[in-house]
Amino acid sequence: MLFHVRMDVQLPAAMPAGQAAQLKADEKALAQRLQEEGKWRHLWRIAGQYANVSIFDVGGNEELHALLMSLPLFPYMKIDVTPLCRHPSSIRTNDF
Ligand SMILES: O=C(O)CC1=CCC(=O)O1
Repeated sequence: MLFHVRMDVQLPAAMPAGQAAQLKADEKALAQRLQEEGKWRHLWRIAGQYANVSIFDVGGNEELHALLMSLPLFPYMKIDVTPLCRHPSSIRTNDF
C-alpha cells in the first residue's frame, strides 16, 4: 500500500546541538536503509520549511505506524498520513 506522508520537524530550541546532530544522523541512516529496502519510495524537502513529503510503500496501516514510530525524530515531528490508491485516469502502468 502507498501512503503520502508529511513530516514537520519541531526540535525544541533548548535541545543541545550534539543531541540534535545525533538524532538527525540516526534519522538519516534509517531513512536511507528504508529507501534501499524500497519501503521509503520518495523523500522530498518542502522548500523553505523544516519538513518533508514522502511516499511509503508498505504492507498496510500497522506497518506504516510501526515504521513511523521507529524514526528517531518521531517524538519531535507532526506527521500527517494520507492513504493512496491508483487514479483511474493515470496513464502509468506501475505505481510511479
Ligand atoms: O529532515 C527531515 O525532513 C526529517 C527526516 C526524514 C528523513 C530524514 O533523514 O530526515
